[in-house]
Amino acid sequence: KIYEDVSDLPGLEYDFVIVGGGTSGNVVANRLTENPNFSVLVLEAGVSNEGVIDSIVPFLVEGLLSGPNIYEWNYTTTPQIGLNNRTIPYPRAHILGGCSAHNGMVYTRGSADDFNRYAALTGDPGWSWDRIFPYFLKTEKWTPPADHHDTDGEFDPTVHSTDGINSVSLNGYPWPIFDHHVIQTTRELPEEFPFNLDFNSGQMLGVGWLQSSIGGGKRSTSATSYLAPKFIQRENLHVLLHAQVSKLVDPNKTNEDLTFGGVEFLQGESLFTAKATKEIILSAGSVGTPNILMHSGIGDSKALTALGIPSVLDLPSVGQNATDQPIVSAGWSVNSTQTVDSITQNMTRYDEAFAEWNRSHTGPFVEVGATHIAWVRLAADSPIFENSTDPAAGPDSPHIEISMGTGGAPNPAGHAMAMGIVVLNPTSRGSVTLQSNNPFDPPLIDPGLLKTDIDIYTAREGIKRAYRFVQAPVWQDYIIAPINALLNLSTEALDEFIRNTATPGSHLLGTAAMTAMNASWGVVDPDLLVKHTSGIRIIDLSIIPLMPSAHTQAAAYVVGERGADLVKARWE
Ligand SMILES: Cc1cc2nc3c(=O)[nH]c(=O)nc-3n(C[C@H](O)[C@H](O)[C@H](O)COP(=O)(O)OP(=O)(O)OC[C@H]3O[C@@H](n4cnc5c(N)ncnc54)[C@H](O)[C@@H]3O)c2cc1C
Repeated sequence: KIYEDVSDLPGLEYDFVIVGGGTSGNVVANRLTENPNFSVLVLEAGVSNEGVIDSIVPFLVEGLLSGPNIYEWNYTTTPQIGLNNRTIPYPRAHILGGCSAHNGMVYTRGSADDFNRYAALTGDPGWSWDRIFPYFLKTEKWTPPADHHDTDGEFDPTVHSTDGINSVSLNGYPWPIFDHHVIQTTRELPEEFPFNLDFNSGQMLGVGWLQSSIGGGKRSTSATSYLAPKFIQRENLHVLLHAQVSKLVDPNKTNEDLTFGGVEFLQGESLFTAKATKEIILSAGSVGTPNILMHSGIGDSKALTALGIPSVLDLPSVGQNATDQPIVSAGWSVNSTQTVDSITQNMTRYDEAFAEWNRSHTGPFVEVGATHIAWVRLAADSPIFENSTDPAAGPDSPHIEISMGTGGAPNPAGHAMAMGIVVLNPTSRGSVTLQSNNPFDPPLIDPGLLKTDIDIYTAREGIKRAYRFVQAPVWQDYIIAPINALLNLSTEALDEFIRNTATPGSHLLGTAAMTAMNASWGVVDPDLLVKHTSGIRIIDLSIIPLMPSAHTQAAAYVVGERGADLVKARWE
């Protein structure tokens, strides 16, 4: 059941208390309550997702991300050295479903190399691609696109599952000219941009059709799927909204291990404590989880003491190693009206499209306007490798993502197409730290973008590759001109463009990194237990130690699935 008021809860003691009803947290809540003997309380700071139209309608997602609003934590980054000291809004969802309820819905799993690298780094083969792959199938419910078009040749059914929980589909609204030109490019430039039937197979390189967490024309989130009515009616599952956790309380050091008596949270003006008889599970995300740990006295003891927070466990990696992917955009004005701007800049078409969505959950509002992704590698003989190590997880992993579509280009004068160029494996690192000892003050978020030579080099190369893509003959009569003529710029000027315009991908991870038990850094062990503690686990994206070459929600779902299995293995 979902509760808005703490006084309606049946009590404040449960087997498991999960902090954060976000992407991973709701997966854990669902899987643990499959066992009728386990009672679970989820504490979510944010609001209900019920009826939030900007979250439900894929095309309207920007409504949740522009400007301060109640569905957001409304964070801002620290000044970013690599972005010419700009500070940038840093979206984090404050709504049941977490970031799965306001993200871009792109569904990408990462490469087999990525997960095999996690297994090597942790010494736990359970994190390898082959062992995680069944979890991708367990979480995913492959769904026909909203327009029910023939999807033959657009994906590989053998790497998907129709039996899972969270809907994933191909685009449900066609952009025939643009779609044709992208696929034709893979024929005209097959060496550089080969067609990839399904980049979610573990082998990502090439150009493939976009897959999204959308089902029946509506966004699928961890709340709409894992907390769907048939699950939320379980008697042992309790979700409390408007409950912001401040810290873990009543620390107790017995022998080697540290335990906590409960979780303190604020609702309205009052503080309450929820107790977990088996485990406290932190699923508050890559910002929320380290924030709570540090306010509980777990972190760099010197930094905590300086803020007047009593240190209970010196774990300096908490909040460090923060990693995010920078994105730069390139746009071209085009000789076509089959573009997203033809809808957004024409109120009549916009209203018609919205009406169509309301009628039948079809039409342009069933997606966001991106259609394909190209995954490419830096050339093996790139000069940057003389001084920098290759950051990709392996030889089959991409360094650069180029996502493309007719949406997202800033071209008020006419019609346009756009590409989002992503540095997939950044080597720059940032942090999540505290500005005060008040748990309700926002933390300092430093995604640490574009601080290293190889990161800015990769962004530059990504732009060049995007321009190479549209040099395929098929684009000749379609493209009028680049919106910013980036290829004419000197290296210095191109760097300036990147530093002045790049934005964070909002894929932050690594702030409570999982490493081998005896590693010199890290926060959790490969079973996701906080090192040197007992009864506290972290199950969210913050545990992923290195960026996968992907958008990150699919990883958050499988972390939830495997994390839940690890908990069950301990207590069943
Ligand atoms: C704007 C944006 C666009 C994105 N686009 C994509 C995309 O297109 N594709 C993709 O794969 N990934 C995308 N991502 C990334 C992806 O959505 C996230 O990596 C993933 O959802 C993170 O899951 P999580 O469970 O770790 O955290 P979250 O989903 O953020 O869940 C954390 C939950 O904990 C709650 N919480 C935090 N602190 C507290 C507290 N103190 N007390 C109680 N509750 C608390 C939060 O309110 C939230 O509900 C995007 C992210 C953003 C922000």
